[in-house]
Amino acid sequence: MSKNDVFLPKDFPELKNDTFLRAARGEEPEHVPVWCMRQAGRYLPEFREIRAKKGFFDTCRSPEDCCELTLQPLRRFPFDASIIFSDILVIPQAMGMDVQMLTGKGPTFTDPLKEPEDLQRLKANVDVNKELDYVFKAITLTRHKIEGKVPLIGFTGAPWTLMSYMIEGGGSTTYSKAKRWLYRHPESSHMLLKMLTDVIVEYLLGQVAAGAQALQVFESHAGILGPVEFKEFSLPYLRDIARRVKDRLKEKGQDVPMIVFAKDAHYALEELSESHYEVVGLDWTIDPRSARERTGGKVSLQGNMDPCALYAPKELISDIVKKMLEGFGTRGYIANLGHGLYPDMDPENVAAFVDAVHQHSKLTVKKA
Ligand SMILES: Cc1c2[nH]c(c1CCC(=O)O)Cc1[nH]c(c(CCC(=O)O)c1C)Cc1[nH]c(c(CCC(=O)O)c1C)Cc1[nH]c(c(C)c1CCC(=O)O)C2
Repeated sequence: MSKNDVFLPKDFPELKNDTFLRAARGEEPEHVPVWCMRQAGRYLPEFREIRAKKGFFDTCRSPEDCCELTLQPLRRFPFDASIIFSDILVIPQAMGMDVQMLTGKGPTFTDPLKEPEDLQRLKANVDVNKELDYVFKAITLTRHKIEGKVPLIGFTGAPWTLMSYMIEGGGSTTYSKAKRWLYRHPESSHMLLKMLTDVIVEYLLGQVAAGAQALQVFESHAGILGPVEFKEFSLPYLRDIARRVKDRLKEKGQDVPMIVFAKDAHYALEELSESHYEVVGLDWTIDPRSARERTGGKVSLQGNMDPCALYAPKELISDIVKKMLEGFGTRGYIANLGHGLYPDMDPENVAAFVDAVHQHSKLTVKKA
């Protein structure tokens, strides 16, 4: 392959391990597939080494760095899927907002949205192919370099989660500035959520065109909404995204599984299982058996070990995984954590988690 061909989304190596894709479609592969949210992250010394060289968003804008960071965890662990290294906040940036990643503080917006008039500051028509071209390049390059080992997942933040960052200006415990908009400016809130949805749909389609083989939508801030607000300000947009992406892919004869991860939205599990996603991702506050009952075989499930269980000794991790697998069963199930890995986690315990999923599930599938 010549130097420039690595950015052409064609002639990708053949996929060797499709356990993740089969489980996403409701099948029972020979073992339960497993990956971890934030599997590329600061818990790996080789990640910290690359990240020390430039700022966080400069790293996101380098396809070569994103590719390397995506591949790093696959060299250490037999994960069954990879997720492209990037960030959800590249969308507000593409819409014209300035966001920095400050050490010790996390994402910080220079000039957050304060009042509805501020919506005029956002770009009306975002040229996604131009503004987010660097993400598409990273995906294409990674699809080539991953050599068909495992599928590559693309992702986006969901409209409400992005809106909450754009108004709050960064992380918060209450997100009261963003929630104030929902109660005080419902029309402008819907206008912003709609603008975000339009960009997200194009962004996800661009990721598939670039080579993404599955898509995850992160509604990380679902838990700060209650059931009523979730139904008004989150769910309709999550549905719209899945519907529009699927319709447009269908026109081209394509179909990629989509995962919705609405953190702490246990109150909406039934609705989420009927929102056109093949997979519903779960945080650790939901019991596996009750999740199966409430979603009634309509979707595959992904999750949901408490990330902090990785602080346990390896034997205990294995017991916890065994119980989790008994709860979810081995059909239509993708093992993961209930949220991302933390920087102080021991890579050896991540290995123990992955091994436990493979070992326990191989025995169950064989028996059945
Ligand atoms: C809310 C959110 C963000 N980003 C993301 C979410 C949704 C998932 C979730 O709920 O955690 C999504 C995300 N961010 C990152 C990925 C890469 C893929 C992967 O999961 O390996 C993904 C999928 C890289 C990253 N994004 C970030 C890191 C760590 C910071 C670094 O590398 O310097 C990584 C690996 C930074 C980030 N970016 C964001 C936060 C809150 C932080 C943490 C800030 C901090 O801890 O200081 C916004």
